[in-house]
Amino acid sequence: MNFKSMFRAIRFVWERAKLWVICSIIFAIVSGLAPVALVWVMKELINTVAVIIQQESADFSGAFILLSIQFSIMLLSSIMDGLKSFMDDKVQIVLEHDLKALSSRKAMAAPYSFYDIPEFYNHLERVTGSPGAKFLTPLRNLLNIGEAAIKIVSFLVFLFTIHWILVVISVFGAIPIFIVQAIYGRKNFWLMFMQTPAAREINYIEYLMNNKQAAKETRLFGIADYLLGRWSKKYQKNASEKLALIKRQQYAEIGLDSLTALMYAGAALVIIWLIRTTTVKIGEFVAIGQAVQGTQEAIGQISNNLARLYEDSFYIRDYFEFLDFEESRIGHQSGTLPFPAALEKGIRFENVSYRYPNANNDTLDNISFTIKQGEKIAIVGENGSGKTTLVNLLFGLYQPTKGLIFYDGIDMTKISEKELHKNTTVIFQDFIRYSFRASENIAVGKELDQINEQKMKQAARLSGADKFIEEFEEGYDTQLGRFLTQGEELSGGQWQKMAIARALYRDSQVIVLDEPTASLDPISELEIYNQFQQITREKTVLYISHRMSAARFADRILVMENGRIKELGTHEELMQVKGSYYDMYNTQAQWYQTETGLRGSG
Ligand SMILES: Nc1ncnc2c1ncn2[C@@H]1O[C@H](COP(=O)(O)OP(=O)(O)OP(=O)(O)O)[C@@H](O)[C@H]1O
Repeated sequence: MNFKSMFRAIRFVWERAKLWVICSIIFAIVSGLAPVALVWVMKELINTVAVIIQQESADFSGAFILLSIQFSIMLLSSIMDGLKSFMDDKVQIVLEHDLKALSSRKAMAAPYSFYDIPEFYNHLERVTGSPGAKFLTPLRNLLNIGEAAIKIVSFLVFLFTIHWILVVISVFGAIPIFIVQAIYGRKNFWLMFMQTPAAREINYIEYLMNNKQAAKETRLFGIADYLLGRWSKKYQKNASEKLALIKRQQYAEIGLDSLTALMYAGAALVIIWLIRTTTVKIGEFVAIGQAVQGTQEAIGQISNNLARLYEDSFYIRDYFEFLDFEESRIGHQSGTLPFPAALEKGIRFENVSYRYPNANNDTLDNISFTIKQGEKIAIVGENGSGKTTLVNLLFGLYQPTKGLIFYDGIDMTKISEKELHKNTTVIFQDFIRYSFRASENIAVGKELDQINEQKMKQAARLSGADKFIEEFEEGYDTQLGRFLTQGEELSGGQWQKMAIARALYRDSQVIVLDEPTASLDPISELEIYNQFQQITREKTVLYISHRMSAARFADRILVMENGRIKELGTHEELMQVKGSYYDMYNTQAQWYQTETGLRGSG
């Protein structure tokens, strides 16, 4: 059992729902005492009625009082059940909100590199879903155990007043049930744990089968059957493992039920013997049977709840483990210094290497170079040469495994993460298409009333997004994308312009464009680069591109090969060197010429 996590969970709930905790404890005590009270009332009632029948007495007042007490207890129990269920629902909503907020905050704040650790990802998968219910269940289990304990003690006291042997029968009959349920609780949890990677794959395939972006490829590549088949295989494997466990558990429980039946028979024999040897009345006779059964049920309730508590409390441990996921495992941007108000010297990489978690080789190998303030650097190189990894290091998304990066001579790790992200901007290849309004897409992260409209429109103008936004009836208030509502869908290039406007709105000192023009037509691409030169005159810009024509716009070109810097210099310098850049440039130039030639001859 995870006592530490359970205590933490109780504290967590106590901080948010004190009234629920207090009322639940009171309800548990009252519900625990109610059954014995009912048994006692029933015993008295039967004896009273027996007297009325035997003596043909007309005094019903005793019976009436007892019936009223019975009615009151039953009414109270029913009211309490209703209240309990309402309060549980309410506290579950509160917990759901706070737990989701905490885990989402954690997921968003965790170093980006954590997403390369499957363990982290699996954990994230396990704690999402409906945490409120999963968190509340173990606490409910605890309360049920408390309630059952009160029932047992009160029944045992009641039985003990009649004969101690009844106590022994009641207690020993339930021990095997307790053990079996605890074993299966543990097995159920481990099965769920082992199945998490497969469950992730199932979810992922479900996502592919139902997602708009994937819908094109599933149709055109004809992979619907393949996806469905793969999903079904995994699904059935998980389901059959689960069913096999349930089957074994059911067999064990059938065996236990037989044992319980034997115990009942034993108790019945004792009762008969007691009737013969003592002066037990008919009321006691019925009450003993009820009390023995009630005790057995309450012990079953404890073992059941303990087993479930064991199973469910792992969720709580998992949840807190996720919250505590060691931030220092791979390194975290934990500095506190401000970013230089205006970069002067620029950015320096000093012997920087980077290796992905669980990888065997360094993706970046001993990189050293300087980017001057205001310089425009194009990073070129083959697929997989390490360009994106390099810029991810620049933003602190990854921490170098060796070496240091300096902004104006300040070790980057000493700069606060918030400051770093405020002063650096990137437009990724796979930027997000927010299903928000056009204005919010540009000023993302700002509430509507916080948006600087003039700045936002200027960013749209500079990126060229203004042309199509202003054509929409609702202009900058237009909802984009079709994910949430019937918004306006944009073309790939138009979305790209939105992403560029977003980067310009942020007004950072350092801007990185990770192939942002890949879906733009050549004219738009040219426009963007020309404009970028002008609007980013004061800024330090790095852009990753596979198009050498775009690289020409840069002050210097950095050629990456196998995680190393192969060449670094101006277009003219590199053309003179006649190395990799020269080859790449000429190959692409030939391509264009051939194309022009073909068009000319055609
Ligand atoms: N999350 C990751 N985990 C492990 N290895 C990775 C990860 N991301 C990238 N790599 C590896 O690092 C190498 C460099 O990848 P990177 O994305 O930096 O290359 P790139 O030059 O930007 O490529 P491209 O031109 O295709 O975008 C590749 O060999 C890739 O397999």
